[in-house]
Amino acid sequence: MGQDQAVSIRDLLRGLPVFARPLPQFAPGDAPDHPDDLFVSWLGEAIAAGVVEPHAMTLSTLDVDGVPDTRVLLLKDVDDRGWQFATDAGSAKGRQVAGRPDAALGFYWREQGRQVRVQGSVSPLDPQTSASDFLARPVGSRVASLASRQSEVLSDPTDLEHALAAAEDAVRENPDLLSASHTVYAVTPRTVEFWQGHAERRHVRLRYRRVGDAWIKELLWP
Ligand SMILES: Cc1cc2nc3c(=O)[nH]c(=O)nc-3n(C[C@H](O)[C@H](O)[C@H](O)COP(=O)(O)O)c2cc1C
Repeated sequence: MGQDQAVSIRDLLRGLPVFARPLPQFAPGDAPDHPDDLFVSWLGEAIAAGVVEPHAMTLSTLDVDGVPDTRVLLLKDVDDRGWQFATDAGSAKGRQVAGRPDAALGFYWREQGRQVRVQGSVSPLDPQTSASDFLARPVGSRVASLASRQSEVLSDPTDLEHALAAAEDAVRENPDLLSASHTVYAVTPRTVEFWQGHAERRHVRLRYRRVGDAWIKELLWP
């Protein structure tokens, strides 16, 4: 790429507006004692504001050499067991969390200029939870999961077609067929940060930090 092209991309990026829209207020003094409660209330506000896919989040993990990796997943549930997502245990992320059970989650709700960040430890939930999550998925998703060798090299696209056709037949024969590797994981948070963007960069940051069984709330400099 030439120098002129690089400069023009820089100018293009610098010219893009940021937070140039009405943004919600966030009064951290009114925040509940538990971060899950604030998350549920922000999620409800995001849905009401028409945020597209507000349950999409980044999941960042580390491989055994400490090399970071990240990708987008769907949040499946939040309860006493943690913030949950579902994936294939044999995938890159599944292998990473098996080797090093630390992770970070990140949400960005651009329509509201809001960000939520979670740090914690990851563990698989019990097989019954994974089984019922799997069976609750639409048939097409179940077929795709059963056929997939997620994150492996696909050297010939016809291999995928054949695997999908075989999985389709198998599900037709046994609609309750389970994937042995479909797994629901829970992130048990150590910190959860709520970030409200502001046009003049007076962003508001509230971090919850777990100390024993309690949550400490602290404001952070923007
Ligand atoms: C909006 C969105 C939602 C996604 N949801 C999931 C999901 O819930 N589970 C999943 O395994 N992959 C999901 N993916 C695909 C992942 O980003 C990723 O490509 C895949 O899980 C393989 O990741 P890995 O190779 O790091 O294991 C989603 C992608 C997008 C863009």
